[in-house]
Amino acid sequence: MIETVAYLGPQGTFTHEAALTLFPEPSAELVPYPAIPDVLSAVDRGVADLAVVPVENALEGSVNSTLDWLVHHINVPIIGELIYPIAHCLMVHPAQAKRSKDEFVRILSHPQAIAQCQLHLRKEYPLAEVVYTDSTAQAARLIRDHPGEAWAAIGTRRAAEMNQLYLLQEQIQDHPNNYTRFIAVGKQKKVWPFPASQLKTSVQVTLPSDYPGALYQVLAAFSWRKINLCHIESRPTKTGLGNYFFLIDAEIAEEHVLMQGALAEIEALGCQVRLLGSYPCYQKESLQTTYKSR
Ligand SMILES: O=C(O)C(=O)C[C@]1(C(=O)O)C=C[C@@H](O)C=C1
Repeated sequence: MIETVAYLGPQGTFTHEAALTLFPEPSAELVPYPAIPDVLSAVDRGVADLAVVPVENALEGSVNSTLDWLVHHINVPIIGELIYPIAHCLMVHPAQAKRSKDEFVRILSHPQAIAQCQLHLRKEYPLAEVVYTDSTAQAARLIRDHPGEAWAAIGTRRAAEMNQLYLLQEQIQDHPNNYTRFIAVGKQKKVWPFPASQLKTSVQVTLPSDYPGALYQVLAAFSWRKINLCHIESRPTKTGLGNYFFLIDAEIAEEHVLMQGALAEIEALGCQVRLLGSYPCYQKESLQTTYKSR
């Protein structure tokens, strides 16, 4: 059966590349959506079987719209994770390729991509106006559609090729170790044909309001069981100023007896615990040894 996979499009985004890696065509049908809430809602409404969205970048941190939509608006578990290398390219229309750097008046891209290249932009294009787009591939399309403008876009090499743009520069991200963590969500668990680098469980924990030291006790429940936490973050409950819940990622499967014990102990403290998913994690590099790069 062909699975329908929603992703942040259009074609040529980093999310498209991540989705192709996790769900290769033709066994999956990849469907682009213009914004993260649309992607996640598609799977929640049953219009798509699965969805792929960015959740964290090594340079810029969490993607808040993913976290908030996942927690507040849908009820679909995380079923997999992919850590994908992010190499940003600067691309222009071929008609503009002979211009010198200081002639480019606009740099277009997704805010995350602009933020990941901000040192480069300040140094090389200090006078250019930055224009935010819904995705990096959207920026590439705008360049394609405006051949007469001295504009440049930041995005994937794939987007440059798809739109027949000229690559001015590659690897313009401010730090070489630029990775984004993508998650796949879906109502059915998925068995991938490649080995996972680890298993993770993500939980949302809301502390009782009148319990001094509650967070310390929550962390202790993991700590004395030697459960490694790889991510912890607070996000607003949206019920009032100062009201937060915690998102915790643990390097263990949900079914593991130690995790079951930790979750029961946290609930016994009076915390609300919601399981967001227990899933395998993959790295793009280690998948390349199993599958040919696409
Ligand atoms: O615009 C894209 O190409 C995306 O896939 C979005 C996105 C993000 O939101 O983090 C994905 C990976 C990179 O970190 C930059 C942008």
